[in-house]
Amino acid sequence: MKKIGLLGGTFDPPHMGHLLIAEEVYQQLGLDEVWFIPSNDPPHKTATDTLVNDRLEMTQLAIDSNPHFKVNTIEIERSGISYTFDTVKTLIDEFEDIQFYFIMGGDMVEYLPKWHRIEELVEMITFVGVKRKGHELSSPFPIQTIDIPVFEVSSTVIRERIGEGRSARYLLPELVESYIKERGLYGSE
Ligand SMILES: Nc1ncnc2c1ncn2[C@@H]1O[C@H](COP(=O)(O)OP(=O)(O)OP(=O)(O)O)[C@@H](O)[C@H]1O
Ligand SMILES: O=C(O)c1ccc[n+]([C@@H]2O[C@H](COP(=O)([O-])O)[C@@H](O)[C@H]2O)c1
Repeated sequence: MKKIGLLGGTFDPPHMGHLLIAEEVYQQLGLDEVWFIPSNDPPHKTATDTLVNDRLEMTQLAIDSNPHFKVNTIEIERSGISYTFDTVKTLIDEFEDIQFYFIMGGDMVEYLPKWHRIEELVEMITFVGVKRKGHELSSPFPIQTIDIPVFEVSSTVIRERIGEGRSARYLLPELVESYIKERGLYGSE
């Protein structure tokens, strides 16, 4: 059976933290691939100003140089609110020969009790939690935890820095940084 990691995210923008956790979990669990799934409308956040196509394009650029990373557009194609339950249900129905692992940072681990249909979802997929500064990895739900070198970067910090005209170099892939400048995202010139 193939083993595939899923990294769902808003990716507004994608950054080195996302790539680092995907690579670490890929290595440590011996996964075949990691699929990055940009959400259409994230369930727990107010709508982002960034166009979904820009988030998708940036995610594609971010994973460009890594042959075992893929982008999956299932949530964008489904449109509406991107509940993970719906995504996982569709994927496991479609790919019966794949074992899926849903990767997430500590902030999402803490939020798990509020996820849509979480009681059913935990029976359907293995959750893999990784440390994020300021968040606990303990959960009332069964999750597997993986030790990673903690790198506390966030999309919020990157949006703020770019908006203030400060450098975000080395916090995100160069191709994504160039795309942000070309498109004038987050108040960049
Ligand atoms: N630096 C990081 N370390 C560990 N996990 C991370 C890190 N950044 C993001 N993640 C995880 O990646 C997934 C997608 O995150 P998301 O796209 O919301 O990025 P974010 O940096 O948390 O964004 P924002 O600051 O806009 O909330 C989530 O499970 C999140 O916990
Ligand atoms: O399904 C839910 O109720 C749910 C609630 C919160 C987060 N998620 C998913 O968790 C992933 C990370 O979320 P985010 O907003 O930090 O990018 C992303 O795939 C979200 O759709 C899912």
